[in-house]
Amino acid sequence: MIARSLTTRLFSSAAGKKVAVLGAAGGIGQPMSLLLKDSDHISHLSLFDVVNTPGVAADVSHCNTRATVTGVAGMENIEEALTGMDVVVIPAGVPRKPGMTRDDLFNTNASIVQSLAAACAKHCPEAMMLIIANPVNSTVPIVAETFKKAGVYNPKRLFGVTTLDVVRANTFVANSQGWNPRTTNVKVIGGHAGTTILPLLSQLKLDRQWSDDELHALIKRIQFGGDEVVQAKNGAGSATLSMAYAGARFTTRLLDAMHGAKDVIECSYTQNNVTKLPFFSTPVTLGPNGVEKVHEFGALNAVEQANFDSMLPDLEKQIAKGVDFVHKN
Ligand SMILES: NC(=O)c1ccc[n+]([C@@H]2O[C@H](COP(=O)([O-])OP(=O)(O)OC[C@H]3O[C@@H](n4cnc5c(N)ncnc54)[C@H](O)[C@@H]3O)[C@@H](O)[C@H]2O)c1
Ligand SMILES: O=C(O)C[C@H](O)C(=O)O
Repeated sequence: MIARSLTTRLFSSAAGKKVAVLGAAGGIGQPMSLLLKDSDHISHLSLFDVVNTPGVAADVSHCNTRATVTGVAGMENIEEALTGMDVVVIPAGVPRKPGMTRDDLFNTNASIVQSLAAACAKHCPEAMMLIIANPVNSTVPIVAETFKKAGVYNPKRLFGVTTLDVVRANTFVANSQGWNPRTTNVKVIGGHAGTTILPLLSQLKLDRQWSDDELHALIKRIQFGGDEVVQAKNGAGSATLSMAYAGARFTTRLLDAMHGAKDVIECSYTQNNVTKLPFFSTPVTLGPNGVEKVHEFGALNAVEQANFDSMLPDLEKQIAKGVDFVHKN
């Protein structure tokens, strides 16, 4: 009894955050919303989609955790879903089918992300914006330009969620080395598409050296892990469950930092100066106001340097494509 009343008091004294998920009825949105409902840092979980959110919200709301859950459907009602939000996570958009690149999603997802970003710029301009919708290399610049157009852009509050690349790298490396995947931490830099995904395996202290063949296979598997899932799902979409895990991990790490946790460092695709490109994924320290510090990614070996050099022009084009889209629309 004493324990319970103490818990109740501690609980109500810490101000929770309001988190919106846009695309909450989708393959990623549903399981990620479930995982976020388990966070004690969230007082209000606002689920938004163009369809089906009342049902998802009713279902998730029965979990006996802190967050109040609301479900809003339809762009005409988005103000209700966004007003007062501290964090907005966006997995809205179409996923790949076998044979497609992430860039093939641009024509559909660019306008979805632009319209959602415009609504956020209007109704919750100070919110942390976490972008999952593909192609991330271009959708993050779309959000930046849309916020700039509205005069409310703060680069410290915009994140491309590349955590799934880190999650995959941790799993594949740990399995190969016989390590605990939970405590393995591989740095993955660059962007989130094919060869723009650059795992820095040379920075790991290995228990067992990889042969050149093993190393190349491992790098390739991390870069093309998304294709592995797309092919296995055989037309039924792309990664949803591992992405929900990765999206919830990044969101809860950010919420920890917003609640005062120190030294919270995650790789994320943010605006920074670590390369000549405006956006690049590199480790960042998270804090109450978003990006607190951008870290240099450290030394590359010869193979990584060659991969880095050859992917920069692709990433540059994908960033420019997002920027141009907003300038023309
Ligand atoms: N960043 C990453 O690592 C990563 C990983 C996996 C998937 N993705 C991307 O995430 C996106 C979603 O994937 P999914 O598997 O959940 O797709 P999905 O089709 O299952 O779900 C997408 C949801 O978005 C909703 N939606 C569409 N337009 C909307 C709008 N204007 N406002 C709100 N919601 C809207 C749909 O109704 C649907 O419920 C895809 O673009 C996919 O490529 C990114
Ligand atoms: O591969 C995809 O299209 C989805 C996602 O970006 C992933 O990495 O799994």
